[in-house]
Amino acid sequence: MSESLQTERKNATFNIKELTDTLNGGPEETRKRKQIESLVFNTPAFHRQDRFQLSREEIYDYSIKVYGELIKLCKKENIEIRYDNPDYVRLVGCIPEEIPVGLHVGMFSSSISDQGTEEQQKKWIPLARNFKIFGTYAQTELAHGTFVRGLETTATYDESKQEFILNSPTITSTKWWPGFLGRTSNHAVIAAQLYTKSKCYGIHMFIVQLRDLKDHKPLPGVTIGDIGDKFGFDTVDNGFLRLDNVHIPRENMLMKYAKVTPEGKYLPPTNAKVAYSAMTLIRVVLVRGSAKALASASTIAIRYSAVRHQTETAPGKEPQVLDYVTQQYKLFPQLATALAFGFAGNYMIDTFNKIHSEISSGQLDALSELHGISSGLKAYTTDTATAGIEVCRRACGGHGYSNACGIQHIYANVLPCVTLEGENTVMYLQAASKVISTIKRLEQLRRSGMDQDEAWNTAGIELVQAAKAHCHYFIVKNYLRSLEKLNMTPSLRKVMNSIALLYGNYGIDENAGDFLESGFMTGEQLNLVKAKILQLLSEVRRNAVAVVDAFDFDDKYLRSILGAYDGDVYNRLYNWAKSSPLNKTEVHSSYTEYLQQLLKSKL
Ligand SMILES: CC/C=C\C/C=C\C/C=C\C/C=C\CC/C=C/C(=O)SCCNC(=O)CCNC(=O)[C@H](O)C(C)(C)COP(=O)(O)OP(=O)(O)OC[C@H]1O[C@@H](n2cnc3c(N)ncnc32)[C@H](O)[C@@H]1OP(=O)(O)O
Ligand SMILES: Cc1cc2nc3c(=O)[nH]c(=O)nc-3n(C[C@H](O)[C@H](O)[C@H](O)COP(=O)(O)OP(=O)(O)OC[C@H]3O[C@@H](n4cnc5c(N)ncnc54)[C@H](O)[C@@H]3O)c2cc1C
Repeated sequence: MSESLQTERKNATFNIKELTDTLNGGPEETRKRKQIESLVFNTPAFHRQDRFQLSREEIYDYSIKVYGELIKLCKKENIEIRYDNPDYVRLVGCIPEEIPVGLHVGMFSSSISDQGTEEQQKKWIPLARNFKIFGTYAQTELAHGTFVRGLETTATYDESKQEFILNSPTITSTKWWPGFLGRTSNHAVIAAQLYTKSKCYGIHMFIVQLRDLKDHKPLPGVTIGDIGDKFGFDTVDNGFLRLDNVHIPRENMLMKYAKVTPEGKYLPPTNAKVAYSAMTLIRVVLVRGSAKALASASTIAIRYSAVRHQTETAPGKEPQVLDYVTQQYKLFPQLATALAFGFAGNYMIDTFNKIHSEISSGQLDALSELHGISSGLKAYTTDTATAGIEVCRRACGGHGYSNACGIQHIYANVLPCVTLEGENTVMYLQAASKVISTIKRLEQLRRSGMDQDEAWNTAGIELVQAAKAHCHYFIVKNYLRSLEKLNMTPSLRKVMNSIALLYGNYGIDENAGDFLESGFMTGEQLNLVKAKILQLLSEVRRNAVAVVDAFDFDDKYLRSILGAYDGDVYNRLYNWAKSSPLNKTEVHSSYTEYLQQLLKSKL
């Protein structure tokens, strides 16, 4: 155990277990979480040591093995695989890989349970829940992702056969990006333009079987594969799919809201956007995912910064890099942001569950509000977390560039989330419409003679800025309100208040221009904010390691040599390097192949 970390933990002014329990929702929740997590951490299949030295195909193969192990574990422990089962969420939450079950449960199954009729749910949910089929959610196409109404895949109703015929009419209509589509899934919920009696009724969802359940071969009319290597999400076979006159029964259209009768008559839903429910769920999940990712990166960087000593500030005195104010200014706001986003994630999950149950009983009034806030917070938290994770990685200096750091794997898993589930710019624009000052701007542009679309586009930059400000304001307010409601000992509350104040003041300092421009603050007041930040950094310094310890991330989850709990960085780093495949022979074969000839040549 690193002496520096031991000292940090001894100097803490609060009880670490109390903070862990507070963040988990109480000691019983902590006990349940640790009990569930031990199932994963005690199963070697979930922790390949050479995971980051595998080829793309080996990594995919490993992810499928993990998929199978997870399902076996859930069956053995009688843990129902549902996104609304807390034990399942705890279990899958401690597996750092993005694994196939995410799409199968989080989008394929949830689409059917949210938008399928009772009969459809009775047929498909048991098949999905018992993994008799593997599903994904195929909406995005080669040429359209954001513009859902512009998707080109068609589902044309043939009343003589009471079937829908699905087609990819153009190259641009090829489904492109859906996760675990390329090699894994044998079914998909497919978004397609619905045609009946030669009229188009827009995007609806259809269950389509893609592969034979006996030999997994693509069915007739189905062309399917992986879209190739990409940045991050390397466990995921994001795929492409073309459909050529694929026939499905009428009953495969998800018809809880919109319907097509056997005679081909279209019965519209009360709100067409209920078809988009699966996206909203994942956006809500991504808010809490962002918090956890940033908390993981903060844990690694802060522990390492407590272990790392660098540069003499006095003869013979080489301080911990965590003692440099610049290092504190890099890392402590990330720690504060991770906590703030965690409370925002809890709010989002609670709000989603409340509105989701209303929607399930047919009350759709709050659908638009849920869409607005989930879109805005998804964009804001994934943007901010991605940037913050990179700040943490850079704060680790040279070793931050080694895969032994562990932060780059977190980054590679989070970065796609600024695009998937709704490109962030477009998502901000779904919350901006609620911000008064922006609407005044839009009215001004309209009065100048612009039409709505032109005015909206012209005001786009301000709309996004307004949405970011709105989300930031919401997160600060929710953070402070959440702390007020929590029971904490005075010593813990003091620490948590300092961190919350740091988050608020840091946000003002980072956006000082807006506060000046809007007249909310003067230059002098902003200087007071900067002074307050320095004071708060000093207050947080003493407890920073103890706060990240309270996140209670197992070393097997963090997968970081720099951020391991015991801080034994240098021995581990050296042994990790020696185990690199490139070092398995004293002399690499490239010597005899190439270098030796060079040495002998007369060049
Ligand atoms: C940080 C994470 C940590 C670790 C990472 C580890 C793992 C990752 C974890 C999970 C990820 C796993 C799987 C994810 C896989 C990804 C899946 C996908 O990406 S699925 C595809 C996602 N695609 C989109 O999101 C498309 C984005 N576009 C849209 O949503 C809409 O088209 C848009 C909102 C842009 C509106 O389109 P537009 O054509 O402009 O207008 P339209 O007429 O369609 O709608 C306007 C009208 O409808 C309302 N509305 C729109 N969407 C919704 C909705 N979802 N719910 C409710 N209402 C909606 C909108 O407000 C407007 O209403 P008004 O007319 O203003 O009243
Ligand atoms: C790792 C990963 C996994 C994915 N998994 C799935 C999946 O499982 N299922 C699925 O269906 N899809 C999936 N997707 C696709 C994803 O949902 C889309 O990529 C995403 O919705 C963005 O759409 P796009 O790619 O068309 O981007 P575009 O919309 O083309 O974005 C390009 C640029 O145009 C801008 N832009 C676009 N429209 C507007 C507008 N109206 N106003 C202002 N600016 C605009 C954007 O801000 C962006 O800067 C995945 C994507 C990734 C990267």
